[in-house]
Amino acid sequence: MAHQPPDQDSLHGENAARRQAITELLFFASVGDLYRCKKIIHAWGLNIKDASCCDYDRRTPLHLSAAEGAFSVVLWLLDHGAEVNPIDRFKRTPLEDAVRGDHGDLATLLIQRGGKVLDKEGNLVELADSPLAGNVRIFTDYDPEWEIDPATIKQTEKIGEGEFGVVYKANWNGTIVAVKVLKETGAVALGDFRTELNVLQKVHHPHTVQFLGAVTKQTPFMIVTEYMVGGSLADLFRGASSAARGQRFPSMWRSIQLALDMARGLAYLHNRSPQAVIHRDLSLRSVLLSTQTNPHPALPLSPLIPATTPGRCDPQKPANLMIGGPKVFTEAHKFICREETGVLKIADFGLSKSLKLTKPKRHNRDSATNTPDNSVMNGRANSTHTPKGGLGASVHSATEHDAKATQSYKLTGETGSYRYMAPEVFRHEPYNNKVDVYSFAMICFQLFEGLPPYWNMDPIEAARAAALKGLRPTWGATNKHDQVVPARLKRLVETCWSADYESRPEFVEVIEELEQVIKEVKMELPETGKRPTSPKLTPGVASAEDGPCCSVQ
Ligand SMILES: Nc1ncnc2c1ncn2[C@@H]1O[C@H](COP(=O)(O)OP(=O)(O)OP(=O)(O)O)[C@@H](O)[C@H]1O
Repeated sequence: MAHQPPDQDSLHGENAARRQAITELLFFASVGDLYRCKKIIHAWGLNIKDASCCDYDRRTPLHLSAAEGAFSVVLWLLDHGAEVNPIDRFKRTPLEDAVRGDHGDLATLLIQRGGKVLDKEGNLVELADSPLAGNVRIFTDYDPEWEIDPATIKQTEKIGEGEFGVVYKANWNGTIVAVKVLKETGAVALGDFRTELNVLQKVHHPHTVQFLGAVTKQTPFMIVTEYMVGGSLADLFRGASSAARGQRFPSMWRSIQLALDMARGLAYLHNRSPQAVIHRDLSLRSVLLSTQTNPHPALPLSPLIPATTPGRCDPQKPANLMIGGPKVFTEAHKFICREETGVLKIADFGLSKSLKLTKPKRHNRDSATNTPDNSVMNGRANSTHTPKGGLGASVHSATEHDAKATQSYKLTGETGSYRYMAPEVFRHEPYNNKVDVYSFAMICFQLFEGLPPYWNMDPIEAARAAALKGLRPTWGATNKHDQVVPARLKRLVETCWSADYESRPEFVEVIEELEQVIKEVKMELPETGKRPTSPKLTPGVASAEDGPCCSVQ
């Protein structure tokens, strides 16, 4: 369907030829052939800003490309000055066409460029203010059964803020929940939001934050999850270094329990089938606590945990602790039962990567795990996944957003990911799920040592030294809180931050080791200096699975 150059001698004359060129332009715009669109515009000197560049129904190239979901053509037209809200004979704008065509990404793009729709009175209005908003499906993988009516959410107080969202404590039909409200609808923010939504609706585990629903049919977009009273580990550390915030540093036993929770959540994510999840942005801010840990001694202690819930420990009723559990409680047991409760859960999945596993399970030690660890993603290239050696799973190609996220691994400065970032990511080399093992090691260092990794260095400088000079954090004889970090624990953490990612263990192995280590750790009252008489906890007295005192939600 090549165009004919202007022919002055044509029977129809130049005007008719020009009309023919516009018709062709409209056709190529609708089929998304940007190359031919550009050629026609150039050959005929067409001006896409010109109101006459349309058909008899006043349908412009932007209308047709938006209606058919031709993203590159829409983007090019907008970048070259096409009017964003031309109105056709049917009183439709390109945005309305995109919405009716179910092209969520295009609708978002048009909204970003000022796209509007016509209301009944013929006024241009925001899509969110139009009944059409209910038709937008920007979140194509999203199960609409999760949709929440925003009217049922009563925001109470702001509890945190990330790069793209503000997090509120809210009341949703009588339940206290956390609501992340998207601050903007730019492509990157929306990409993170979409990724987080898609991962959250699929992951269900005691150590991943529980998703309750989302608002996606109107702005502001929201994600609703369970409310984690203890906030993030970052909040815990901030609180521990400031008496006024009323928290104190966890005991060694408790820190190992938190590391176990984290490892269990990550083992689940890495071994999910058919789609494993790599978190890729683990830091103190992305792990949340279900209760506040260790109120400061200056503050009144919280009431005892009710004994009525099965599985919860009750110092008053030793037999309830667990079958075969200890009948005599030390001060430390009571303290831990009373104060060191609550689980840790993985959150903040905005940069996560879902990997489809295509090969049979890889056998790892004795346990079969279906992991993406042999699948390597390239931090530089466009969603390149290189299955290595045919041993394990291979990874299907990612979305464009995923590729961008991979390229621009999100860095959130001092409180963000730099200190926890795997060296191969910093060096923009191929990487795999072991980036999470490395970040886990850095978080563990902080948990056990009481200081951020490379605490005396600027975060970027630290990441650079770790990536380029092999620098790693150093342990003290005792930690910041005069606790002794068991040598076995240090060795485990060091293996997890190995320079060679193949040498880093799988999380199932980390769990096995932590379960052994925790058996050798005494329950001690943190920071009080009081050494409880609690003997070493012996296997059989307490299950390694649950610890001597069950972790309660
Ligand atoms: N479910 C929740 N319960 C309690 N507090 C939460 C919850 N989710 C988030 N928060 C708090 O809000 C803060 C901001 O959360 P957000 O998910 O935006 O993550 P972030 O990692 O801080 O930011 P970013 O999105 O830039 O990665 C958290 O650090 C935490 O203190």
